[in-house]
Amino acid sequence: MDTITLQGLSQCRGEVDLPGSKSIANRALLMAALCASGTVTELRHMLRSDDTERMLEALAALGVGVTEVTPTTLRVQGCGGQWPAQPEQLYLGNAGTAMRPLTAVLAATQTSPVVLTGDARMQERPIADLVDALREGGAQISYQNNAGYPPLQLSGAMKGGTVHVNGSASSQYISALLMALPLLPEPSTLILTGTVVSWPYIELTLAMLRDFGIVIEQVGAQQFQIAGKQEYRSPEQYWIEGDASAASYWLAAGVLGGGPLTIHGIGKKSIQGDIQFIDYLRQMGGEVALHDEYAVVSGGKLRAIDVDLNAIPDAAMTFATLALFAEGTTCIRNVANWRIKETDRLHAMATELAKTGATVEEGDDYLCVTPPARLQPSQIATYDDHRMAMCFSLLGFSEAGVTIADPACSAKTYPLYFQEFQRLCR
Ligand SMILES: O=C(O)C1=C[C@@H](OP(=O)(O)O)[C@@H](O)[C@H](O)C1
Ligand SMILES: C=C(OP(=O)(O)O)C(=O)O
Repeated sequence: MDTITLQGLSQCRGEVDLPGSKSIANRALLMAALCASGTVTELRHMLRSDDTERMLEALAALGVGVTEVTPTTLRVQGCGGQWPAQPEQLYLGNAGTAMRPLTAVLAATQTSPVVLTGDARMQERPIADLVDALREGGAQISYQNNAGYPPLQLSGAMKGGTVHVNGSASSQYISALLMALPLLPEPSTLILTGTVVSWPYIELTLAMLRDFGIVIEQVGAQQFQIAGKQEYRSPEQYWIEGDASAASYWLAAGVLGGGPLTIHGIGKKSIQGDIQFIDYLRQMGGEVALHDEYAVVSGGKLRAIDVDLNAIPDAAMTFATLALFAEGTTCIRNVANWRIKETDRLHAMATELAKTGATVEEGDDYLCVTPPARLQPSQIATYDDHRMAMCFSLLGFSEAGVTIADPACSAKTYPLYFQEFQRLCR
């Protein structure tokens, strides 16, 4: 397995173009495919990474026509939920944004049996809350191995009605249902139970559904009213914003390396919740100017923060390694669902941060990090988790330095990350 060693960096400046947002890209691909037959949607600034390739492969297996104009401009032919091909199995790797939405959308549209599966880690990531909701709406779903986890077989379409979904483990179950229920023959009422996590991703789904002509009525905080037989309407062209979670690494590196670093692709009107990373970074002492279509980071002296980051679980990880450069104890709270992502991120973070000499407290749903007087050289394991690899690149700004295992795992969402890091940070 390859490693990368980074040490003694003191500057990070220049210009970086963010890749397209993973969350927007995979939603846009699926929504474009659901548009009426005969429509073509041109998706621009498409992310090309492991997660989007898994979605593209699934759509290809379902017979959806996708033409590559350039690697980042794709034309997707709509099929209105009448899939031209009937695959027996779809392999979705470890892409939550492919597995959860496709489970719901295929449960709403597919009539012949299909198995949805993923890699070893995906088979450990729970999906029962979504399956229970789909079954309540009439879907026929069976678990192929372990109850509550992929692989699962879908063998009969849903109808509609009242559907309850527990949103306390993942917002992706709710987003998936919001994308699927409008396709049903009957209207539905979606009722959210539990304390819903990662709420901005639900807002992102609602914003994109509006862009694709779907009408959803929110009734109070935890209920949606959804008419059936809706048609996704092609916006013809759709621009995918830069990835705000990926921006967090550049924002952090720009603070540690003094900037100025201009980050293109995110801006004041971003529809991604992770844009809030900037507010917390400023609270920590980072100097960031956010413009309409880019951000400029120009350094700062860091102090610890103690914050609830439930709304931004992905960018939140970046604060765990940034904490090593801040004065005081940084606590990241209300992130229990870190444990069911690419790896158990609370445990993985705590284990790897401790290698630097930091004092780390791993709670059930929080992490507190106090930097040591002097950071120690560390060999960091990454657990096939793109964010573990990218977060620990920040340790390159220490004298002690870091060796990161398997940096190529960043390809889940950002294949060029380490190449760009070495171009910009010295
Ligand atoms: O809907 C989405 O695009 C996502 C929602 C979040 O997951 P959870 O809702 O499981 O926290 C996030 O961590 C993931 O990377 C992408
Ligand atoms: C949690 C993540 O991915 P997924 O979409 O697979 O849940 C992530 O990208 O940090």
